Amino acid sequence: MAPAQTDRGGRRVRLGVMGGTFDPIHHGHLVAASEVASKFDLDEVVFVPTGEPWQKSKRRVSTPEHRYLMTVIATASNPRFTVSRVDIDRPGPTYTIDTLRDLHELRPEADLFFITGADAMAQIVSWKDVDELWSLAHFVGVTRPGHELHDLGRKDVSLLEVPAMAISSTDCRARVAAAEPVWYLVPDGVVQYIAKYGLYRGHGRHDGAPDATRRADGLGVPQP
Ligand SMILES: Nc1ncnc2c1ncn2[C@@H]1O[C@H](COP(=O)(O)OP(=O)(O)OP(=O)(O)O)[C@@H](O)[C@H]1O
Ligand SMILES: O=C(O)c1ccc[n+]([C@@H]2O[C@H](COP(=O)([O-])O)[C@@H](O)[C@H]2O)c1
Repeated sequence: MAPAQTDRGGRRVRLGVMGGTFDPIHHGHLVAASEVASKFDLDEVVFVPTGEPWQKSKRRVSTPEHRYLMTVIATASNPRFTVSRVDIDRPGPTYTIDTLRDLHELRPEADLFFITGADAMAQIVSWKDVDELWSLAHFVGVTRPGHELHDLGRKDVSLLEVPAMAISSTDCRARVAAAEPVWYLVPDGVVQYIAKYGLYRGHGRHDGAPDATRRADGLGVPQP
């Protein structure tokens, strides 16, 4: 993550937090973050790739480094978007309670706005230490095609309608596995990164088996 910014005009920095597995990051994530940044007058949005997404433990998930690098590539052109390693550098399952505590420590000058899509919002009651979460950030639930955005009836949660992007990482992975294009669903650099490292090619054919996305020896670059 970028070094702490000074606040403008003496007010506290307004820092959006976009957490996700980002396997791969797609334009649905980027539009949601951009829209919340605009509507909530955020100074910055930090994207936080998960380390071990415990609620996705039954799925194959690409290495944290691949997901981190794709997130860096996807956000590089926006001066207000940054990426944090707090979740991927913390051992063990990823919990938002830890994410928010770490970010408070790193960015004491900032008020946090945690951005979450309608599907994740619907699951939030199952998250670790949910009762404590509300004191650490303001939560912004955004609309997502195919999911109903529920009003939790809390004053520390806002709901926002964002431009509908019917894109999911699941669909992107399936398209790559079927040799279908993901151009314009994910940023160009991410299309090229996926091709360069051969990500998702085996998905759907031998789900659960080890492949290049799961190598323990670093980036999982296919060996010659
Ligand atoms: N198209 C979208 N529109 C709005 N929010 C989205 C969209 N896609 C994902 N999000 C939100 O972004 C966050 C991170 O999502 P995640 O990385 O799990 O992507 P995903 O597309 O849901 O992945 P998968 O299909 O693998 O479950 C979640 O809060 C999710 O609700
Ligand atoms: O804290 C938890 O228990 C928890 C459980 C599931 C998901 N989350 C967070 O929700 C965000 C979106 O997660 P995901 O799995 O939909 O990519 C990401 O920041 C996760 O760390 C958090």
